[in-house]
Amino acid sequence: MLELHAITAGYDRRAPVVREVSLTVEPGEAVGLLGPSGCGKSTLARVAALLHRPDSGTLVLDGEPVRGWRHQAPRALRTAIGVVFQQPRLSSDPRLRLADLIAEPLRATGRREEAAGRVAELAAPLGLTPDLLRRRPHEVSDGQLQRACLARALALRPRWLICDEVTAMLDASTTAALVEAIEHYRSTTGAGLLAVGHDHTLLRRWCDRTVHWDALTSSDGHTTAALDVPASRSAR
Ligand SMILES: Nc1ncnc2c1ncn2[C@@H]1O[C@H](COP(=O)(O)OP(=O)(O)OP(=O)(O)O)[C@@H](O)[C@H]1O
Repeated sequence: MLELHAITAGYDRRAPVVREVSLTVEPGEAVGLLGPSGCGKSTLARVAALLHRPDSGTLVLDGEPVRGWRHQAPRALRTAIGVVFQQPRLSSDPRLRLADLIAEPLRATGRREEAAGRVAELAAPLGLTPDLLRRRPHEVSDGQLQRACLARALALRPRWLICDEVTAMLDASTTAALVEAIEHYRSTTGAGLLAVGHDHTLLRRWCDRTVHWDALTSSDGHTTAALDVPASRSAR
């Protein structure tokens, strides 16, 4: 289970943007996190992805409380989480060909020999042809680059996937391809998903459950308790 307990986080300790927010994702579950722009969804997602240390609160991953973020996070925990962001160009090394970009996590963890096979396995269902895999980021479209970023996030077969607005700015067919690839991965591996976004229709259709940021925050603007809003697939 991925458990965020009473997380307070932000960029200035005197004015945190996330206040005592709690949220859980079960193994195999897809949870959609909805909320207005600037409310703190990405910040919370980055805490869950071990990329942003919270000011207070606890993240528990598969029963293990997390004690270090970013480079201080143990490798076993870092590799358990795959992350995809909204803007693929900000999260890709412009010098790398797409094949090398996808293989980055394997190289970084000393599994270079698995790279060719794993890249081929990930690329084909995402429509990344050998020609595209030889190109660098500036030679492909945003949608093609985002597909490569998703493949990179799946390279180490993470148990948890954090998707932060991954389909914003993409057309309908690329959105459908990305969602289908994530759902295929989730259904075949039992991985859990936290998907952050604005698109109520997409997240309600995609996820087992959606959580509204507003429901996490009391009327005085301070977060007091978590409230998950179940939305069974059959009800939609
Ligand atoms: N690196 C940063 N330094 C300072 N403030 C930041 C930083 N990143 C985000 N913020 C601020 O923190 C607040 C929450 O930002 P965050 O990106 O978490 O919101 P969000 O809900 O994901 O927004 P959006 O839906 O527009 O992506 C915003 O007011 C934002 O301006």
